[in-house]
Amino acid sequence: MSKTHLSLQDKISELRQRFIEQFPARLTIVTEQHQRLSEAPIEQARLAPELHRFFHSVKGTGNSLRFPQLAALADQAETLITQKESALLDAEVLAELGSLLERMVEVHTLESHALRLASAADGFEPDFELNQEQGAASATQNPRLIYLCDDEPDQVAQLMHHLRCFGHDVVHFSTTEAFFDAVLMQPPDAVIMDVHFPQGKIAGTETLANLKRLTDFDLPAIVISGHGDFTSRLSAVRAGCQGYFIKPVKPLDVMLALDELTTPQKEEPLRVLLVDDEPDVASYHALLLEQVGMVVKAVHLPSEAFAALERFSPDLLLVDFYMPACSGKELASIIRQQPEYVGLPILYLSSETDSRKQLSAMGAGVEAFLTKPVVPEELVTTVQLHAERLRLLRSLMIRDSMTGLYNHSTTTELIGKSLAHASRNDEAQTMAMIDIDSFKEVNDTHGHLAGDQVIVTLARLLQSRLRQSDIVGRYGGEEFVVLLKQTTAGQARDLMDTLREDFSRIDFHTSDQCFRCTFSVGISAFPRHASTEPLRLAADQALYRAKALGRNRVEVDP
Ligand SMILES: Nc1nc2c(ncn2[C@@H]2O[C@H](COP(=O)(O)OP(=O)(O)OP(=O)(O)O)[C@@H](O)[C@H]2O)c(=O)[nH]1
Repeated sequence: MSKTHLSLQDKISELRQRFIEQFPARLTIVTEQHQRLSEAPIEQARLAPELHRFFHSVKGTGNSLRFPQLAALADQAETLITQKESALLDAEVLAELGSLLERMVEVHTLESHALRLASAADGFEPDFELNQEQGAASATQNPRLIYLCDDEPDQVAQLMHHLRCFGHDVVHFSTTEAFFDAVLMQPPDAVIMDVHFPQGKIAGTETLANLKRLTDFDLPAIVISGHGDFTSRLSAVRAGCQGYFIKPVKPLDVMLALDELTTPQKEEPLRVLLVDDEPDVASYHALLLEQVGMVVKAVHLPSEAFAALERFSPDLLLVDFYMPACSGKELASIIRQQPEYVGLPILYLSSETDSRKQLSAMGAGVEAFLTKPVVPEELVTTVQLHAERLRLLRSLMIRDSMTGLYNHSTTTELIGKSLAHASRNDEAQTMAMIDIDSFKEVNDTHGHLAGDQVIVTLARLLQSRLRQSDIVGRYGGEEFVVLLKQTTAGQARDLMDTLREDFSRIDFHTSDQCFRCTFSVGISAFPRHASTEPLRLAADQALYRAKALGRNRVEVDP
């Protein structure tokens, strides 16, 4: 059993423990209220809703935290009260409520005894397993260590050259034995493997399959092979390889595939805002979502949801359906009336099982109705599906579809925010405007598709070599802008110069030709230029100078 799983159990046990410990005090209050009500029916208007709230709360929390007997008694009590909705709670009903309260005392004693025994014998076992990998962020950082195992010198030289252009550390092996031993000593970030070796026709993929069987290393692997036969391909799939390229390979194709496999996902964890008037139930649901890497903020009053929406900026809202101050449906309607939250996924969580009431509640434009006690996987999967869809829609709006970089307007917005932050923290930042040289000629000579390949390659190079915290955007056709955080103009010049040199050594292939490209860069610094527009203008002028001075160079704003 994993450590994380144990800690989930521990946390759930804590919630159950707390509920049981606090229950006698709550029971005392409600018993007194019941007593007063029996003696002074005039108190009906004030006390009946209090009783209702208590039973509703015990029903919900009892179900979620797996105290089914307490939940069932509370359910019976709530039904008795709601049946009398408009009328007074008469003596008969009050007597029944009294006996339900007494049975709750007994059940509580039993539950608390059982809990003590269970905690002595290793605590509460949740009857579910959550996939701990969901939502987990990759921590791989540049440069990546790549193992290349191939015994054909020409192909090796070409691939090594391109891998180094992308800033990777490459180690070459000409035998599978040497490769195998090296992986055991230090596993790489990714592997490029030939299939056919003197030891056997599929010796390369067999080596990968053996490693997979014997170790728990996660080895992203790409195959390069002179053979595209079924047996070779099947052996690659069985060894878990994610790409198969026939020799002579175009190095750039292999590079881009490899880059895709090893580029850390910049995905931020999903953010969920939970509105539930029951703190224990909210904590329980938050726990389930946090276990798969989501960030959860819980508020207990519907009126607090507004401020939290603005400050927390969630990807999804999870709302309890029945709350004292206002219903989930009312809250959803209020939120939907605001244009900025029209697309925000809203899910109800409720013990309401009447499908007609559920359907009517959906009228407020919510995505789904989850019934308490919710099955943990159902909660996690439903939240994930809806929140990720919003993420995808947002991403389409803010990213350039060809390169996946931020588009012009998002780049400008992010740069503005970053400069404001830098200004508050007295931090140096640098802007670099990058423009591919003589790009019209590239298109005219090699075709528009080849031009696209150059743009995508430069985007990948920038993404893979710059830090996650830097802002990289496609500003226009063949123009890119980069904002480097905590970087001086001198540091930016050195970095851009290295990238410029590496890019100029990449071979681009069309069906019959091989060509290379260069780019020019203009650099300007913050706080010398105090806001986005002056900073951009200064970088643009430096870029203009780089072009005028012959291209393929980096110029810094003086
Ligand atoms: N293939 C391709 N070409 C594009 C894209 N966007 C813009 N272009 C082309 O990029 C070229 C840019 O040309 P210019 O800005 O004149 O650059 P240049 O004069 O060739 O080169 P410099 O003077 O060095 O900047 C134009 O021919 C555009 O059609 C794109 O997404 N794909």
